[in-house]
Amino acid sequence: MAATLVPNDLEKIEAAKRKAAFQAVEDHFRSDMHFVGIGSGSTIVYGVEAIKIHLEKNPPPRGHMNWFVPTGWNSRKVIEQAGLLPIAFDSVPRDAMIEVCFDGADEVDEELNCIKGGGACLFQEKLVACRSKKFVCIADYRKAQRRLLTTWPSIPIEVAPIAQASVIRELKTLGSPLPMLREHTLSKTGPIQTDQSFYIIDAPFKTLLTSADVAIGKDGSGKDGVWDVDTLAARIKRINGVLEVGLFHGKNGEEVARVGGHGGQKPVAVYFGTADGSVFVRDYKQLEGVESGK
Ligand SMILES: O=C[C@H](O)[C@H](O)[C@H](O)COP(=O)(O)O
Repeated sequence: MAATLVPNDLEKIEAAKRKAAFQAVEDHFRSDMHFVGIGSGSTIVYGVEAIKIHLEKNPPPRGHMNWFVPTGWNSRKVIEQAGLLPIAFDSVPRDAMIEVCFDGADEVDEELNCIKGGGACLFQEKLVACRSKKFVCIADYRKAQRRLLTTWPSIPIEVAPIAQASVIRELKTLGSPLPMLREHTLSKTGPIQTDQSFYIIDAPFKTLLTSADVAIGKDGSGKDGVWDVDTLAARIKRINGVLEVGLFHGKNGEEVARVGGHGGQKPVAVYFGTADGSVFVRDYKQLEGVESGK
């Protein structure tokens, strides 16, 4: 059972998120950027605050516009309330890339695979991440784990309402013991609806293997319900009625660019704020052993 958080813990967590957000923005945002993606959730609010302060201190070149691409209703509100300019994803010029997107996560493993969708946003977040040169993730220390599904219990999956029962059925055959349709708990009854008016199924699985685990011979093919992140994400995505799966995996935007492509699902770096006020960074270049130039 999750430990009960007392007010002091909550303050530390909020302070940790804010500190991580300010460092992530300091390292990855520039006032001369044209298009910047803004994710959803409680952490990204601090990212937007940090961007606003950065722009006040470092105004963009005369006549330059900074456009912020939301990943849903809530994200758009946060952008507008900060006095920044939102631009809908489908209004970004066809040939333009989003220079960077900032977003949170529910859990991150040591290869920077992420679980997202705890707040019912994942489809638009993945669209924006995959249209961005780089995705920079902001989180707090509770989210840093070695493997996914360590403390976060399940994978959020966005599904067409009509298909929810058949998706649940198929998830069980993949080894998910109790996939559940996410429902409102307080004022409203019935399933939670996403920005696409779809439903969310939360599917628990055994702790997921990384590609490093597979490289040393561990079997992530789903035998006995044991999956590696890439195989499970691809398998769930193939289920009829699934719009998107809340596993952000594969390559990041910079890795994709190196082979001539555009955008990737995984963050290039994750900034974790800690309870003692420091920030630690998991950067893919460190994972690869590539010199980060910092
Ligand atoms: O559905 C919501 C998004 O994927 C969020 O980025 C994720 O749940 C993290 O949210 P928070 O910053 O509130 O922990």
